[in-house]
Amino acid sequence: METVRAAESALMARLPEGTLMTRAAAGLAAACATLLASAAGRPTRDRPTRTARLYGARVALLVGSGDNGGDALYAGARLARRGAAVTAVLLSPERAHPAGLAALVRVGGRVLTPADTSSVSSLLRSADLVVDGIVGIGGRGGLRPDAAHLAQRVADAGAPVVAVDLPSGVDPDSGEVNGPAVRAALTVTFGTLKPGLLVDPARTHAGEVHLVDIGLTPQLPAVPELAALESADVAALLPRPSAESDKYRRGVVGIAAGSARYPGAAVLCVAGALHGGAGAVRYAGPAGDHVLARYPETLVSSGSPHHAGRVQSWVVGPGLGEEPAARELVAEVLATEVPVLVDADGLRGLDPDRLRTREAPTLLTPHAGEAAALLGTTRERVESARLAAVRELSQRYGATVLLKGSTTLIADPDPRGPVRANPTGTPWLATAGSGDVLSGLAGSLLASGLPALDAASAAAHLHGLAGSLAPTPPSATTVAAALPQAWARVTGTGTGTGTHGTASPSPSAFPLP
Ligand SMILES: NC(=O)C1=CN([C@@H]2O[C@H](COP(=O)(O)OP(=O)(O)OC[C@H]3O[C@@H](n4cnc5c(N)ncnc54)[C@H](O)[C@@H]3O)[C@@H](O)[C@H]2O)[C@@H](O)CC1
Ligand SMILES: Nc1ncnc2c1ncn2[C@@H]1O[C@H](COP(=O)(O)OP(=O)(O)O)[C@@H](O)[C@H]1O
Ligand SMILES: [K+]
Repeated sequence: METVRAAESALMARLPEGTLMTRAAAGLAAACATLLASAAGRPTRDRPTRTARLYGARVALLVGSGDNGGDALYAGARLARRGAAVTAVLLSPERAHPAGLAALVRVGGRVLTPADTSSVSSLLRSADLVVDGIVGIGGRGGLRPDAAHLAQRVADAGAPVVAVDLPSGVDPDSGEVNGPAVRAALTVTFGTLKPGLLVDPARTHAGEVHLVDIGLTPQLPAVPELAALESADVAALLPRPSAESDKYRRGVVGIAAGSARYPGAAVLCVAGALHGGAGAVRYAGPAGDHVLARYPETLVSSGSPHHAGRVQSWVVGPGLGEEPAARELVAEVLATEVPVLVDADGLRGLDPDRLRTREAPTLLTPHAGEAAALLGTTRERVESARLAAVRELSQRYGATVLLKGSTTLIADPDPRGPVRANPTGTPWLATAGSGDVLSGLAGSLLASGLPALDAASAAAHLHGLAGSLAPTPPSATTVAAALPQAWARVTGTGTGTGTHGTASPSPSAFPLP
């Protein structure tokens, strides 16, 4: 968050005092008003009918001792001026933002402290909206006990929460959550999206995220720490055959996957590859009959990858099983001079020094368990610190790494570039074999010439969309079958796509600090 603070300071120095907070509070109040109007209030015992407007709505503000609480107080004053009944709960009454508090009190806002136990309880029970201004980017470590207790009381009461800048208790830089944290329906954040808002577990706490422009963008660094490609960016990356194309020029992807025990992994990996834009898919391995039965367009051979014919990329790993032959196969593929994607069983026992000597790109696609094994740590540690884990893996192995899971992150070994967070997807993708589809797809994009970072980002984007477009509940097979629809969505050639028409010539990263 140092970059945000520096940008804020630079901007504040040029503006009249309080300008940024006024802008932030105005955006926050507007978002609260919209939410109140759409949620139509909560029915309660003493008020059984729903109120569909701001006037008369009951709003509780949770106010910490920093500027995050100041935003909440000023926004509360704006809501009170428009007829809401606003009550602030001050965690440290003597340190609450003085001008914000004065503004609220001036328009009739009420004030409580957590010590007013029964009043706070009935406030939270009857509130139509709770505004969480406990702590923002100034938060360090897990919530302090008094704040944690208040967050728990809010959760118990069940009112919808709007978080100011960040849900209190989540780490703004990493998305880590240590101990209790507020769970919001909506997070209104200022100036720039904080990395924590895009990375689980914090992302789940944030709910929907609304970005308010406070004029910070020109002050932010050109290269953000975290970036997300939008559909238009992905559309610009996807290969399109030209009049002069033939299947070889479009790129051939080789798949070394599957085994007698797991032939399905080969079929699914090929399914992903066939929908990735390469001109042809070669399969090398023992599951050729299964592959051909499902996809007769595949070029199948049963020998080793060396004898499969020329390819522009290899995918190795899905369904190889644990036998030592798997390691030999990975070594053979890594010895080629084309980009290589290593997934699943291929990731076991990878040698970082071997990968570092490769000149062509290597892309690793572990889930959290595989990443933990590669890093010598636990799955829990990886899941609680995804950003750190994906950076560490790409550095240590000198490879591009796509870390799968509830948030998919992609890191390049160059530490100066941003990590990319994939914005698409659904927990329904946690279904056996869907990772095999993803690796085939990404391998296909590598074969068509995309750099590893872009191939991985575009594949994750399409795969996530396909997971949402496939009939519920999706299986790996139906995710693969929905990939053409995902392409259509992204490129704007499908029906009812709305927002994806204009492809920019180069990926414009969504800047994050
Ligand atoms: N600096 C600026 O230009 C702007 C800042 N804004 C707001 O100001 C916030 C940052 O304000 P501050 O720097 O005052 O910091 P915060 O208000 O985010 O947090 C600092 C306060 O929280 C307490 N605190 C820290 N860690 C805690 C923990 N673990 N548990 C409980 N309490 C904890 C500290 O004692 C301190 O009083 C932003 O998140 C945003 O909401 C906005 O008004 C926009 C403009
Ligand atoms: N909770 C989740 N939310 C969204 N996507 C998920 C979640 N869990 C897993 N996924 C996605 O599902 C796919 C599962 O891949 P993987 O773990 O390799 O499974 P398999 O080995 O069975 O193919 C990945 O793309 C991953 O990102
Ligand atoms: K907050």
